[in-house]
Amino acid sequence: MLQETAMETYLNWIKANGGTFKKIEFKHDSLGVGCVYTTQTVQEDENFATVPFKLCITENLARKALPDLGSFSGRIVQTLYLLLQRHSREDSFYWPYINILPKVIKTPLVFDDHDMRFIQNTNLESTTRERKAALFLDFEKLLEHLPEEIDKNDITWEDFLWGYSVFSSRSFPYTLIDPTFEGSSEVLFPLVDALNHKPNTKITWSRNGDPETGSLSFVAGQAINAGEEIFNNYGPKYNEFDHVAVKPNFSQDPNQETKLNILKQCQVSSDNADPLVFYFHRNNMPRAFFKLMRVLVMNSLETEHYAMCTDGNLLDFVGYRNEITMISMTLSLFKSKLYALKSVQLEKEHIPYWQTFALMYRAGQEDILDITIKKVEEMKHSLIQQMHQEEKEDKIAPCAPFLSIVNPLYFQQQDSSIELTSNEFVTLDTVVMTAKRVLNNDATFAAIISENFEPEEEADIIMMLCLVRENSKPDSRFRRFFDRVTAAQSNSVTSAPATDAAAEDRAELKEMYDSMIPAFHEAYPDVFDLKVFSFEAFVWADMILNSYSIENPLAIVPL
Ligand SMILES: C[S@@+](CC[C@H](N)C(=O)[O-])C[C@H]1O[C@@H](n2cnc3c(N)ncnc32)[C@H](O)[C@@H]1O
Repeated sequence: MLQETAMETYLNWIKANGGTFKKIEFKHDSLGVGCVYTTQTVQEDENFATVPFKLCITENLARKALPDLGSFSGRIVQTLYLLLQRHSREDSFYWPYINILPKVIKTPLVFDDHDMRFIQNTNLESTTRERKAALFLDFEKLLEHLPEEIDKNDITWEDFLWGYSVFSSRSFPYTLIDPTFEGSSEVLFPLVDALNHKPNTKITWSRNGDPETGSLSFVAGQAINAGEEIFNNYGPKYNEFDHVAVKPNFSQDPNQETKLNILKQCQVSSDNADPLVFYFHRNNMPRAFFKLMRVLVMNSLETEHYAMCTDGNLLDFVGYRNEITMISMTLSLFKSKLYALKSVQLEKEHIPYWQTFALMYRAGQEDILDITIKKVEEMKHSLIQQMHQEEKEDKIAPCAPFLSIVNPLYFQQQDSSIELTSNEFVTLDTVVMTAKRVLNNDATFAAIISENFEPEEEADIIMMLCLVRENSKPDSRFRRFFDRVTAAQSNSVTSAPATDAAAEDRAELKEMYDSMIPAFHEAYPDVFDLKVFSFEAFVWADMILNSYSIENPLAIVPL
């Protein structure tokens, strides 16, 4: 008699235990992925397989067999249970099933260095490394808690990763067996786990009986022609890689504590396990992410005003300066991710299937990043257009600083009242005050500046001088801006006590002033009138630079 193949033994085992299946066969596709095909047409509503629950490897079963492992997660206990059953070979009830499981499961956890290049610079790379390191600690701890009859050498790290990957790649939620079960628990479900996933597949999983003696049936939701692959639908969760994960970094921010506090008070959270990790999908940019970024890019004036804020709606828009900076920062975050992804050179042909899948994953990530970058660029475009329109209409918030928390009604109205109809191309330069823009209209001053300063290295000081000069012109186009911030400053100067740091800054400014202005006054007495270029004017320009500027290009946002 011919010896039974492992597959035959497995199918007989299912039948012997009350399982039924018809019109299906098990194959491997060209990539080596196990698949199930129909041998005859399966009709809509036809039950083509029933599998009894008693074939399942549940957490409960594993915990009962390994009662000393209470401190380990279900997945870890089940992994060890699976490995012990495998170790028992034919003596284990589950051996026919275990024997047909893929011998190698190419999850990223078992990728070698070359494979890892295929996920280099992706979220999957970092989560894989982190998960693997954490798993190794679990593994070492587990070795200390093995049942007495098991030798440590019987369970290798490679075995452990295999067992763990069996669960991560093919387990189902325990609620398939008991829908009343609360909490999360997994189950290995022979045969049920043979079907591959295809989104939108119409298939019904129908449960019969109780969790001990019942079974699960597959009912086709649509006719499947003979010879076609039969798919399952694992549900939307299976698309867990269909997003780019982003975690903005606050750790370098000197104001980190205040900012994290604002986020907490305003209840800004991604609603994920880590509240600072956000998922971007093709068609979804999380609103909370932008709120968080607005806090992240706040300057000290903005944090000061928002320090006590508890209304998350006020983070939908902080102010124009903040919004420009937020958008630039978001763009560079996503662009650098995209650049990092694209910079890895990988071969595309004659590669094993798991590398092909990794390339598909990369392509999906690039696609999501491309789409997101485009959307953020659109946000930038309409923001600039809105600023342009406001400037044209000479509109400016009633109260400096021009933050929505100080002018809530004004900024609320802006959103709905402005209609962006203009198709003209408006650049950022036209809606902010750059030194270049000031100097283009002031040849005398421009000549002095270019004679004495390096535009790149001394951009800050040039900007301060331009501010003072521009403020001396009664008909400056920034008149309303200057007047409102000056009024706000004189109010706050009288009320706010100077801190040590503020006193130090002032001393530094004074030193800079003394080293420069008297000499300029001497050289260009008509331009550097000391009544205009007073030390107080210098302090004022410094305040504007600190509170209303953006970087790259350095500019003042006068709205
Ligand atoms: C429940 S098992 C499905 C059966 C499995 N292909 C086998 O060989 O035994 C789930 C695993 O199969 C693979 N898989 C599922 N759906 C797939 C698909 N549409 N294309 C390629 N692989 C798929 C993935 O590796 C997934 O983790």
